[in-house]
Amino acid sequence: MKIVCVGAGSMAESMIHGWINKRIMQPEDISVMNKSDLARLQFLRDEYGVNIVEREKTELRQADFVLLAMKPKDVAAAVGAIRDHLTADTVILSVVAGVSIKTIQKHAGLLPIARAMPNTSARIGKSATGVAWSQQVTTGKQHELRTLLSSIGGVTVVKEQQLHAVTAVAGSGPAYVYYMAEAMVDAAVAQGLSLADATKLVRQTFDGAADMLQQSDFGELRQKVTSPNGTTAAGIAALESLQFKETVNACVKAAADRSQELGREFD
Ligand SMILES: NC(=O)C1=CN([C@@H]2O[C@H](COP(=O)(O)OP(=O)(O)OC[C@H]3O[C@@H](n4cnc5c(N)ncnc54)[C@H](OP(=O)(O)O)[C@@H]3O)[C@@H](O)[C@H]2O)C=CC1
Ligand SMILES: O=C(O)[C@@H]1CCC=N1
Repeated sequence: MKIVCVGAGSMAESMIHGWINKRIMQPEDISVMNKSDLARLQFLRDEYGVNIVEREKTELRQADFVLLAMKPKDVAAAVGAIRDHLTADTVILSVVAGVSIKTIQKHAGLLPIARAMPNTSARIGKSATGVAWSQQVTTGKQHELRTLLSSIGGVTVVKEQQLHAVTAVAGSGPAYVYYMAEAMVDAAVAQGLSLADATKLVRQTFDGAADMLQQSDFGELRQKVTSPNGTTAAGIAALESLQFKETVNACVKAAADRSQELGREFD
C-alpha cells in the first residue's frame, strides 16, 4: 500500500508516526508534500524515512491513498494542483475539518473519497477517529481504510453529516482535556502547591482516571469518588452552580457549528 500525504503539518505527522510505529506502513511507501515549506518536508524525511514528492509528482499516480491534511481554506488549491496526477481508483482520505465529500469531488472529480476525523493522539496509537466514505469506495478499500485508521486508534463509522459532531467532541477533544488540566494546575497552585508538584499530580490524576474510564460507567466512577458531604461533593456542587455541563455543551456546540460553517465557507 502506498500513501501520499498532501499537507505535512501536525495531523499528517501524527498519522505517519502512528502508521510507522505500528508497522502498518513502511516509511518508503509514504511520501509527503506541502505548499512551500521544504524544511518541514526534509525534517519528516530525516525523522521518519519517508519520501518527498518529486517535481513530476509520479508518487501520486502510484498512490493507493492520498491523505488530504491541509486547512479547509487550502483544499481547493491543493486538490487543483494534484488532480491531474490521480488515477480513477486512488482513494482520497481527507482529515480536513468541515469540508464535505461533495466539495472534494467538485475539485477532484468523482473519485472515491473517505473523510476521517482523527485527533493528535494518533501519534501514540490512541486517536478516537470517526470515518465516513462515498459510495465509490469499494469494499476492499473500506477494509484497507479501517486497517489504516485502526492502526492509529479506535475507529467509529458514522454518517458523513455526523462528522461535525465527531470533530467537535473527538477531533478537538484533546484540547479541552488539556485546557482542563491547565486549569487544574492553576487552581492547585492557587491552593499552595508548587507548579512542579501541581503538574505532576494533575498529570498522574488524568493518567489514572483515563485508564479507569476504560473499565466502568462514567457516572458510577464519579459516584465512587464522591463521599456524602465530602470534598468531591463540594467541588462538584461548585461546578454545578457554575453550570459546568451547560458550559461543556456550549463548547461542543460551538465547535460543531464552526465545522458546519467551514464546510459552507469552502464549498
Ligand atoms: N491538528 C489537529 O488536531 C487536527 C487537525 N485536523 C485537520 O487536519 C488539517 C490539517 O491540520 P494541521 O495538520 O493541524 O495543520 P498544519 O497547519 O499543521 O499543516 C497544514 C499543512 O498543509 C499544507 N498546505 C497548505 N496549502 C497547501 C497546498 N496548496 N498544497 C499542499 N499542501 C498545502 C501546509 O504546507 P506549508 O507549510 O508549505 O504551507 C502544511 O504542511 C486541518 O484541515 C484540520 O482541520 C483534523 C483532526 C485533528
Ligand atoms: O481546530 C481544528 O479546526 C482542527 C479540527 C479538529 C482539531 N483541530
